[in-house]
Order: sequence, then C-alpha cells, then structure tokens
Amino acid sequence: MQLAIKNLSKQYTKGEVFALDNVNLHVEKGEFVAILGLSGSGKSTLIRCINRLIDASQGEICFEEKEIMSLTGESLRLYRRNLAMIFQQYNLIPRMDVLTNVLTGRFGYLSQLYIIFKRFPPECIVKAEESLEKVGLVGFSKRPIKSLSGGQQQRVGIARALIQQPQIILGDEPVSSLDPVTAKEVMGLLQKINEQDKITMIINLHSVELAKIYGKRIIGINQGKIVFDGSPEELCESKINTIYKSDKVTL
Ligand SMILES: Nc1ncnc2c1ncn2[C@@H]1O[C@H](COP(=O)(O)OP(=O)(O)OP(=O)(O)O)[C@@H](O)[C@H]1O
Repeated sequence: MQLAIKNLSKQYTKGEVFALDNVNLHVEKGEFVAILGLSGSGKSTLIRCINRLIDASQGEICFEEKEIMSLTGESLRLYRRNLAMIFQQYNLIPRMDVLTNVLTGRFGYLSQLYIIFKRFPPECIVKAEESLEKVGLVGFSKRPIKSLSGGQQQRVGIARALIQQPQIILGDEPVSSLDPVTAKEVMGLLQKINEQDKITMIINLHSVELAKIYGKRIIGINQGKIVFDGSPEELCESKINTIYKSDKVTL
C-alpha cells in the first residue's frame, strides 16, 4: 500500500463544518485517481493534508506503511520529495526562464548553496532537459515563462514535477484554466507518464468527462465525505448526482 488514509478529518475553525469528515482511502502505487466534487467539498484540503501543507485535525496518513502526520524538519522534507504538486495557476516563477523553473523542482535534493547562487550541477541540467523532452518542450529551455501559452506553462509545471522523481503527483485542478482541447492534451500527458513511469496520480478535477476518460479510479467527495469510490464505468448518472448534491438553495 503506497498511501493509507484513515479516519482523516479537518476542521479549519472550531465550531465550523468539517472540510474533511472521516475520510478513509487506500491508494496503490501506479493508480490514476481522479477526485470529483463540488467547489468547497474538500478536494484541495485532502491534497494539502497528503503533502502536509496543512495539518489534519484527526486521523492518520501512512506513506509506504510509515505514519507521516508527525514528521517535522528533515524527515518531513524527505517525505515531501516523494510528492510533486501541479497547480491550476501553474505556480511558475515568471521572471525566470523555462529551464530554471524546471530546476526548482530539484531543490529538495540540493544544498542551500546551489539554491542561493542558482548554479545547478550539470547532471541536474541534463535531468531538466530530459524532463522537458518528456513533456514535449524540446528547445524551450531559454524561453521566458511569459511567452508560453497556458498549456505550455502547465507542461513546464509537469516537467518541474518530474525532475523531482516523485512517487506521487498531486494535481489541484491542473487543467481548470485551459481550453477543452488543451486540457485533454495535458491530461493525456499525465496518463502517459502514469503508464510509462508508474507514478501515482491523484488529480482533482472539475470535469466529470475528463475524470471518466483519464481516471482509472474516481473518488467523489461531498461535504468532506467520500460518497463514491469506483471505476469510470461505475460512475452512473445517479452516482454523479450524489457527488454533486448541494444543500444550497439555487436561485
Ligand atoms: N484556509 C482555510 N481556512 C478556512 N476554511 C477553509 C480554508 N481552506 C478551505 N476552507 C474551507 O474548507 C472547505 C473545503 O475547501 P476546499 O478548498 O478543500 O474545497 P475544494 O473542493 O477544493 O473546492 P474548489 O473546487 O473550489 O477548489 C470549504 O468550506 C472552504 O471554505
């Protein structure tokens, strides 16, 4: 078992509703998990708890059989090397070129001196070029980030994730800012990486269509609870309605 989440709950403020409510989830190495749910259902909270960007209120997360919620300092840094993030807004550094942005994915492996002086070992640069080749951006190394399209910027984000040599890629709505065609290209790239490199994908999505095409397993979250966990074929209309059920009054 690569990731085991047991009875996980998160309450941002005492007295408020639970953003995650007793979540239990097991993920095996190499799975492609698409997470669906209404805005505010807890998808980002789950991802942020997994990579310890935030601390859960209760429960347990184990990575490769080791409990990770109590990690601090160096052991937390080493744990985080296993997890790469890709984001809706790409989170690139606009004033730096493509290659340097990819190289920042290697920070978890380098000493502070390399980082301060931004001088990277030659083998890192080779790895960065290889990552760029993998995402279809050969020849883009020196291009400023600002000169790239959204789809190209997300490819840089994926190359930055790959150079980290992660076990898991966590995606927080990585294609929500892209047009439908480009979104499919980027999801196809993640699918290829998942199949070729056996990197586990846990990807939050707003599109049921994309989840059904690219997810090998779909998790549906409603008000912090897992209400669906199954294959794309099992995600019928009534299950979709359960995932997207809202208590809010519609105008
Ligand atoms: N930093 C925070 N402080 C307080 N409450 C928060 C915080 N972050 C999220 N929440 C609340 O937790 C709940 C779950 O939010 P979360 O961002 O995980 O949902 P989501 O499914 O990722 O939504 P979206 O699809 O819009 O990104 C929401 O009610 C949200 O308002």
